Amino acid sequence: MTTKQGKILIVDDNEDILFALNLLLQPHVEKVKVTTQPERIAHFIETFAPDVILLDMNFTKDADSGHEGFFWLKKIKETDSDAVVIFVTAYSDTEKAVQAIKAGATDFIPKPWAKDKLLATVASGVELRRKRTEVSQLKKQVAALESNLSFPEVIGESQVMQSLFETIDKLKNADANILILGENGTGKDLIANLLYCCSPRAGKPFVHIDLGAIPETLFESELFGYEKGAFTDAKKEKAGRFEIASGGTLFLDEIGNLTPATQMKLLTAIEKQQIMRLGGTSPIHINVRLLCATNVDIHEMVARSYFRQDLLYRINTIELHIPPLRERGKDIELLAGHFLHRFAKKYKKDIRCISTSALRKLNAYNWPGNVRELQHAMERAVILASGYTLSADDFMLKPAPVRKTKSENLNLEELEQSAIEKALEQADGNMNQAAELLGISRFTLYRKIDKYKQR
Ligand SMILES: Nc1ncnc2c1ncn2[C@@H]1O[C@H](COP(=O)(O)OP(=O)(O)OP(=O)(O)O)[C@@H](O)[C@H]1O
Repeated sequence: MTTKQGKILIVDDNEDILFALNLLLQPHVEKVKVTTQPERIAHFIETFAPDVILLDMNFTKDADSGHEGFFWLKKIKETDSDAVVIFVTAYSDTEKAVQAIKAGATDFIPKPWAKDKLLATVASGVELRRKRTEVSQLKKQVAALESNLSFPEVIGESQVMQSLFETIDKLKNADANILILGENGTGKDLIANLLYCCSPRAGKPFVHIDLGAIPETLFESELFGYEKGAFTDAKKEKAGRFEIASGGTLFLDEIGNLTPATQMKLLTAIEKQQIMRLGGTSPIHINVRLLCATNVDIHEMVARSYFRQDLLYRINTIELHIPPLRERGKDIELLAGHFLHRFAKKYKKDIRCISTSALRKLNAYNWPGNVRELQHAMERAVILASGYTLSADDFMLKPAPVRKTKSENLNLEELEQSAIEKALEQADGNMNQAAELLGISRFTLYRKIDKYKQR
């Protein structure tokens, strides 16, 4: 150990051992405390907050079963689940020490010890403690953010939405992985939140990651984290989203945007239930419930070999299909009323209703951008309206997309390029909006623009 790091608590009934270990560790660590009484461990955890606890396996005279060690290990873990406990054990106890590791101990030091080996074991214990503390702090931050979120209000009285709610109700005690399918803006994100709020993991971390917004090169560092020095900019180690979500829920949005290589990495993590930080040497166990969402036809992607079937099986134990807004009948009016109320309040405008002709216009429209588009349309109308009632003229809805293509040009790439140009023009260069108009993610849009630029 180069710098003095870590607070060490040594618990052993043999005062000679305590003396020798204290003498050995003092020059290398921040602080050492010793005790012959395991009953005082809880007190030391509270007042001294040790990073590493060196624990003897037998305390009563002549005892050699190791049961006491296991007993105190369990007690320590009940008090502090992140505690790093290293057993100090006679050679003959090696077998038990291996069992102890299965029971949650971090490592063991055989007696008599080799000085360098002992120092190295304690140093990695201190390092492990630091990582566990970092991850649990991140978890607390995420949980604190989530606790501010109440149950999301998902509006819908149509038959299709009612049967969706019935299915969600049946899923409330299930821990199964769920795949949420639906067009852009149908409410997949909202439904994922609802599923989380009514799951047994509610209140535990809920980590959302938009896979469409992560370039392939950052996939591993974002999802699995990295160790200090893993790459040039890795000045400090960082936990990945899987680690932060462990114990809770990981929401992988835009799952259809994964490349074959990232699909493979994700599959391995899910199958093994463990990840390896970039530059790391030991795997980290993870326990997450997966919620995934996509607006692409994932089964079609599997049929065309763009998406791995084995990965799909891992994520779609249950599939939920969120219907497009145009299939929800009276929900259009219901949602319009809901957004009217919200935006009238937000912009402090005394607008009370929507005229019959405006409602007719809203009902006749096909809403390619679904609820998000309706929300924007309502916000715009509320801002621009002058009377108490929203009229048909307050809604500037996009004309339905022209599906017929000119017969003289059927070149797919050229059609795609021209669609991108049109979308960018309509969206005034706003990449998010253009991507939405095209029904693809912003990341895919960037990739396609790059492809055409290189020609
Ligand atoms: N049933 C609903 N009731 C109330 N608000 C809704 C409903 N569905 C969607 N919304 C609102 O519409 C907006 C878009 O919803 P959301 O982001 O969940 O859609 P999405 O399907 O995840 O979109 P994308 O495919 O672009 O990721 C959000 O502001 C959301 O709160």
